[in-house]
Amino acid sequence: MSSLTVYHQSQPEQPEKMLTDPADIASTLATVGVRFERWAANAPIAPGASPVEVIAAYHHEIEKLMFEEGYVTVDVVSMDRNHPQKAELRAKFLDEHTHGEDEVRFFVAGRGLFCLHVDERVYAVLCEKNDLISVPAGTKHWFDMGEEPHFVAIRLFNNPEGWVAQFTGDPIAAGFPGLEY
Ligand SMILES: CSCCC(=O)/C(O)=C/O
Ligand SMILES: [Fe+2]
Ligand code: NI
Repeated sequence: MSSLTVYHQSQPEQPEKMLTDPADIASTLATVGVRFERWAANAPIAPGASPVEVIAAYHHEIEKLMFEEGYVTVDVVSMDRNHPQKAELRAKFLDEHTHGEDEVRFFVAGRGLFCLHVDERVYAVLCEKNDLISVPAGTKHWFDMGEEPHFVAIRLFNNPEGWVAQFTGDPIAAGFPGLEY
């Protein structure tokens, strides 16, 4: 089940709020400019499907987002426990960073934990299959896929280069709960 846990940045052991109703998650995230929606990721994706196959399966959803928001680039991140770079990629995304553009992710399988650091609060969003999240450009955040990752996420970008990040150098992520099973 998707969830949102809100913390003060100084108290990672004591959440201020935990929400599981998608409407409550969406309205709370909207207060910090984040779009959160439940879509229907019902197109069948075979295990090991290529990015081209995933994009073809979801081309209607992708075209809608591109048309509405002007995104120009799309890619697919597909992770499972056998991915040869799972530890390296986990460490990269776990480092707090920002992007110069919105972070738009549509989860079509599995799950992952986005932690958004806005002012003095951390919004930990457990995203699952069917979740669309769009985090405004410049928002400090990190992402945990866990030790045994399993997710397929479609990423949309409004720059032709795709994924570009600026790391903040803040070790805050290490003090917060990661993705649990
Ligand atoms: C869920 S897609 C992989 C993670 C990613 O692209 C990112 O920028 C995390 O912050
Ligand atoms: Fe990111
Ligand atoms: Ni079609």
